[in-house]
Amino acid sequence: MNDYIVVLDYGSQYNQLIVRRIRDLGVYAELVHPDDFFSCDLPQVKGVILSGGPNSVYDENAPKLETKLLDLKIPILGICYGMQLLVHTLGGVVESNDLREYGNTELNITKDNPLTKGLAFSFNVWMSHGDVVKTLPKGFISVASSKTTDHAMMMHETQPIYGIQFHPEVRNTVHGIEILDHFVKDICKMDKNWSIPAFIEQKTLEIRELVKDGHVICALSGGVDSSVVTALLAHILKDQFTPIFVDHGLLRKDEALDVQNTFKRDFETNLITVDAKDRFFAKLKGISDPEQKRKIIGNEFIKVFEEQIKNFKDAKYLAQGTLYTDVIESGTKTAQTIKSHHNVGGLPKNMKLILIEPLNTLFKDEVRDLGIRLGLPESIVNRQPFPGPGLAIRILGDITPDKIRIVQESDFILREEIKNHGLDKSIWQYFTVLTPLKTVGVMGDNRTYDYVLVIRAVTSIDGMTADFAQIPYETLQKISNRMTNEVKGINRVVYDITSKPPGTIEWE
Ligand SMILES: Nc1ncnc2c1ncn2[C@@H]1O[C@H](COP(=O)(O)OP(=O)(O)OP(=O)(O)O)[C@@H](O)[C@H]1O
Ligand SMILES: O=c1[nH]c(=O)c2[nH+]cn([C@@H]3O[C@H](COP(=O)(O)O)[C@@H](O)[C@H]3O)c2[nH]1
Ligand SMILES: NC(=O)CC[C@H](N)C(=O)O
Ligand SMILES: [Mg+2]
Repeated sequence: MNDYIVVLDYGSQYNQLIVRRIRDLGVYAELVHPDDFFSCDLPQVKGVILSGGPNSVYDENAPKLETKLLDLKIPILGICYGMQLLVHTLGGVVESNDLREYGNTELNITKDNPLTKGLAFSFNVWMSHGDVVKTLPKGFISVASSKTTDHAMMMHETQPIYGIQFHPEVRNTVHGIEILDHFVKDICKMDKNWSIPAFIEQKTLEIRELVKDGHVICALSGGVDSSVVTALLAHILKDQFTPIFVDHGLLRKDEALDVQNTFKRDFETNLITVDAKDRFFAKLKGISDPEQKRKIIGNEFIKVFEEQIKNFKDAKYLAQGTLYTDVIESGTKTAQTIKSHHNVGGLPKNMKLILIEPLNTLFKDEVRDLGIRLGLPESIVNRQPFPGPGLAIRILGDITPDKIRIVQESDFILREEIKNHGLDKSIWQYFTVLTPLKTVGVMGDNRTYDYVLVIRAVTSIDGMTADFAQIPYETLQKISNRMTNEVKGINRVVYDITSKPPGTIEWE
């Protein structure tokens, strides 16, 4: 492993962003739970960032900082809670403030320091705190102030330890990126060598060493992530791997055929397609709880792969296109489970297969970049994401063949119209959701009593946050008109205008 920055995760909602910004600076960074710090590859850790977090340092159960970490003499940057934690641990005083400071504030630099070197003496920063540092620990000096605190930035007089009360990772902090850049480049003295080509080189070594003469099966859905894994394995393992596509019957219209055509005909892989429609349907029959659906699907996928792998000599590895976001949203020690992604939180406990997940530290846009460099066409790399559990999580409540038909047909119309109106490049993901609600309507002078269908369309970069797409009314009108006319079983179409957060992109 190359040198990297560890971001200790104290639970702030901006943690992903810290990692993201540092990687964008050309330096590899990873989010690590504070309890796991000493399992890191320590000689390679060139800097530690203590993140923000919801706790107050003086609360009884507030997460702590191990002083052993300070003995390592690795440069440290505490952000918000991270700064308060440094102060509290080293003998200073943190107190709750009557005034919560949330939003833009002017920062005034009171003393030259390496973090703001060459920057303005006063600029706007983003604050989000209720506690403030009252007294600095011995050996520290204050280098910036704001309207609510004299200690908006601090540094140690002789050691590379820094604390900042504001959030440099948030775009509203005017010189945030430069401050992080100064930390990694000038204070941690790191080379900017994290890049997609370096990633390919590193994964090639790791996977070669792991697999040796063995054989790998690769779960290929035809989506962006697993197509990129397939291209990566083709690059590294040549014919020592076999892609397997599972048709679980919950795919979009014509999807199974498209995937087979692309990967068998255009890319000439030895793709195997498993028809598993009946067994998935039988397992999901009568199930309406979203988490239960996800777990059943995760389990059934693995069963299919365990059966398939028996057909290969020396095969024990299953490669999947798991992303960093799948891992985070499925719940980590600090992050709450939002939903169990079928390929992470939905996996069975006693799995025999050994997973290879080369993309599990990457974000979607990084994966897209990787795909292009591996020679995949834009048409695959820029596809909209499609969740592994497929239409199962777009049919609220229990799943029936008729409901699958409604979602497939309406999704097909939506895709066709979004493309016809030239919106397919600007909208990140778009699909339909079938609700279990029925409403009264009138069609050709007759009363109808049919389902309500939802259109969901969002813009996003990495799926972590999203806004509803501002589709023109005329386009929505055309789509709604076609759906109510062409899809039997629905008589009302609504448009979801919720962003993420507070909603998620999918409805289950
Ligand atoms: N129908 C399927 N057959 C085989 N493997 C699948 C199938 N659906 C999902 N998977 C596996 O689960 C992983 C996670 O699914 P996910 O939808 O997040 O990724 P993807 O389909 O590769 O990309 P995208 O997010 O663009 O849809 C996939 O990368 C793939 O390894
Ligand atoms: O492979 C997957 N397995 C899953 O279990 C799963 N759940 C959600 N998604 C996709 O992830 C992105 C973020 O989704 P949410 O905002 O709905 O959580 C969106 O792009 C979703 O389509 C999944 N993908
Ligand atoms: N964003 C943060 O890290 C907040 C830290 C602490 N809970 C405070 O309110 O001051
Ligand atoms: Mg997918």
